[in-house]
Amino acid sequence: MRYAHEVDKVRAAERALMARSPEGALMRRAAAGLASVCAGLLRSGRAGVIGPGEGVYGSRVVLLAGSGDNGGDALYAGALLARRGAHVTAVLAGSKTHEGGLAALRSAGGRSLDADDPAGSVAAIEAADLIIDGLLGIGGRGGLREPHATLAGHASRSVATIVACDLPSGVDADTGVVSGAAVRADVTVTFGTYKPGLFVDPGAGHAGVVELVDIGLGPYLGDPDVVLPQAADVDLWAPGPSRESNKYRRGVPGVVAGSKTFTGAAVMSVGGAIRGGAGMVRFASAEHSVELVRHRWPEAVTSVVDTSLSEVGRVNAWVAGPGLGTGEHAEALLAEVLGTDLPVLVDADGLTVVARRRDLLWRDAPTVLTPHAGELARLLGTEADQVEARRLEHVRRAAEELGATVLLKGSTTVIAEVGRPVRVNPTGTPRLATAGSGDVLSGLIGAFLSGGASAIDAAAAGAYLHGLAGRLAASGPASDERPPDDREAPISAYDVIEAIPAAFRTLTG
Ligand SMILES: NC(=O)C1=CN([C@@H]2O[C@H](COP(=O)(O)OP(=O)(O)OC[C@H]3O[C@@H](n4cnc5c(N)ncnc54)[C@H](O)[C@@H]3O)[C@@H](O)[C@H]2O)[C@@H](O)CC1
Ligand SMILES: Nc1ncnc2c1ncn2[C@@H]1O[C@H](COP(=O)(O)OP(=O)(O)O)[C@@H](O)[C@H]1O
Ligand SMILES: [K+]
Repeated sequence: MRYAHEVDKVRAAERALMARSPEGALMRRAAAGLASVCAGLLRSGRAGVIGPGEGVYGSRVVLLAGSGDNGGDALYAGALLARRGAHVTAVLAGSKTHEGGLAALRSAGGRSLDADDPAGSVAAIEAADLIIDGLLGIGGRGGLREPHATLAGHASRSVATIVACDLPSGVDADTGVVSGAAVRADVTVTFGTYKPGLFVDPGAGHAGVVELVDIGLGPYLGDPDVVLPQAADVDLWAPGPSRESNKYRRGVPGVVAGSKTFTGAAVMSVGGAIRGGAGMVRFASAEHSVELVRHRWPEAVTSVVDTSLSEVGRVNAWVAGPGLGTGEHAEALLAEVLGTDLPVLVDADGLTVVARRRDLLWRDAPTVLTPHAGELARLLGTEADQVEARRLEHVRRAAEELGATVLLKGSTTVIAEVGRPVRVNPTGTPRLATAGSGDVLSGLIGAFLSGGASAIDAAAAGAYLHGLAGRLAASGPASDERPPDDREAPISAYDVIEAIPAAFRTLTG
């Protein structure tokens, strides 16, 4: 698990640690970590036009230095690189400059120029091999002002490797919200703890590869606000069968999906549940959907139902909603499953129904809702673009107002439950944005719920494996470490189902 803390907690921890540390020690640790990552990039040849082996000596490094301590970190790191032979130029932005940092840079042989000298700044940025973005860190508020916004634009257009100090300037540390211009980094070197905005889009998309530098804040940080599960966590939440397992003990999810009109969603959801490791999947729907599911998944035990599920047989969790329709028939089936004391996942059409019948969610047993931004907007009475721009805020609000575990799908999948840190899914690829792939996710999570996982563990494990299966299907990198790249090919929802077993195998290496 990777832990992220909001700015207030970082500041409190910093105060506690500073009271016990020599003056300037934290900034020196941060700067040393930042310089070490930059030196590694220059050595490995990944930075700008420098070839492999050319290293720090003779490289051209530009520091974009704002007026606060983030600028101070960049200046001290620049001084360390200058001492190793880099040509370092600081572009000074903002009302003042960190004096100690600037003095250190100058005494190491670095030079500085004012951001008010646009020609000089542009020339330095264009010639750089590596740019350190020290404009703003956790003290940034709102969209970048000038000259920061213009400098961020120049940096983003340059061929240099961009390393963000603590977080990319223009990204809100607590939320990942970006209002206007922001630096797009190749690597972000963050200090003390991860910041939530580095995990969640649009901020995560600006951060590149994130490296954590330990500056000793750990004992003072308290509980995380946001966490990023890793393979080992998912392996615990989605355990395999034991010697004593039989098909009933492994879990029997009931899938209530599909209708006379919509049939594909049911096939995808049942497929997700089967490949997710359910001992047996029961499926209930209208006749045509049942025929299609039986044809594709003869493993499923099916029942043709109208408005009652009394003939379906025993299950230990329900998945309800994909392709179900939104009329009275669907409402009756949803009311029946939500009236049980079993865990229930509600997706797709089911979410449209509960948006008008919120009372159906007043229950004691666990409920998982899996909306995309449009569905969540409808549940909360807002607009989808608002949800997409501020994902953490909206998923937390939904969990609170609806009394459910809420998994918000999309460019970063986030999962909230009252009283717990939000879980952010590290896997996935935009290739998953294809009809039916969300239905696969519903079945996968249903399999874990029926196997006894808690609502939030089932949701987080499902999102992780679904995202990994998407990457594998698209032939992208099969890990949670590397972002998807342009070697990926288009995939269908069915390909995602097929790749689920391979995704499971990656959990144990
Ligand atoms: N908190 C910690 O534990 C540590 C913090 N350190 C560094 O200190 C940073 C925080 O420093 P500060 O608190 O000085 O804050 P920042 O350096 O992040 O920014 C504050 C300055 O930016 C200006 N500013 C804010 N929003 C702006 C906007 N939208 N456009 C233009 N200017 C804007 C403010 O007027 C202020 O002058 C961290 O991000 C990190 O880099 C490290 O040195 C080590 C330890
Ligand atoms: N930009 C994106 N990046 C990564 N994953 C995405 C993106 N857009 C959508 N997804 C994923 O694709 C799936 C689509 O689900 P959904 O919107 O419910 O589609 P459907 O209802 O057709 O199945 C979800 O798992 C979602 O998280
Ligand atoms: K920064």
